Amino acid sequence: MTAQHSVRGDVAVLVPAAGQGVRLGPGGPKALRSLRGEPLLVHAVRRMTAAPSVGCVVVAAPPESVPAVRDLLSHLSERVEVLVVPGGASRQRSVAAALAATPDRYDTVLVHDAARALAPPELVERVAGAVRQGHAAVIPVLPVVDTIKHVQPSGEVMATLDRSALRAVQTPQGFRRSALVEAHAAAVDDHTDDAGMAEKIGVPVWTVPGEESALKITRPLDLAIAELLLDGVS
Ligand SMILES: Nc1ccn([C@@H]2O[C@H](COP(=O)(O)OP(=O)(O)OP(=O)(O)O)[C@@H](O)[C@H]2O)c(=O)n1
Ligand SMILES: C[C@](O)(CO)[C@H](O)COP(=O)(O)O
Repeated sequence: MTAQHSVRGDVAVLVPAAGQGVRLGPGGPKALRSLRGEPLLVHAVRRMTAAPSVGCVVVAAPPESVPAVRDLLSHLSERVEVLVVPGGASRQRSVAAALAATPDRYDTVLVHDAARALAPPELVERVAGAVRQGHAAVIPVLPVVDTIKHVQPSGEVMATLDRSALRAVQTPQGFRRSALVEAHAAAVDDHTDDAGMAEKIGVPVWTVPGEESALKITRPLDLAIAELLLDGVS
């Protein structure tokens, strides 16, 4: 290992990975489902540890799988510290558990869904870079490609939204640690989006360009698309 490779980064990445993956269908917790022969979680954490800024990854795993997940991830990186904690009953609780276990020395904290298994290390660097430049909360976003309508429960269309002002949000999302801690402390409902929680307490949220490859593997078609991406078809 060269001297450069032994330098530990100053960014911690929290990886909520304790969800069941109901929308993906039967087959066990989603983060442990196979994508071309390796669990989604291994793909995700490998890409996080490949980002030079990252010094620590804290995974919130399904509680019954914590020892197995520690084994799975133990050989991924010599440079990056990988910790595994039991996740909670919701994504928010899983992120909170990982945040509580994050060593104090990390002032920049990213949150990244295990379900976005193919998010590239370059995206980690882009988000972390914007936090370093002074933004307290940073999200990667993509333009919306569909026409978006506001629809009533009855099925009636209320309005057509101005697509040019809309963005689809991805992870990793980056935070000054104090902003993320305060956002979680203030949250009363269960949220699935950490930047949304930060917004609620008045933290300005900045955007950087996202990546198509950081798609969230939610339904069976997403898994098939991720396999094609891994095969180099894009
Ligand atoms: N109790 C939970 C629920 C979700 N997650 C994680 O949050 C991320 C985003 O959630 P999503 O992709 O919606 O996963 P699931 O909640 O597992 O999906 P579903 O709603 O289909 O069950 C995933 O990496 C998931 O493992 C978590 O750590 N703890
Ligand atoms: C954080 C997130 O991935 C941004 O798109 C998303 O909000 C997670 O939401 P989900 O309800 O867990 O799919």
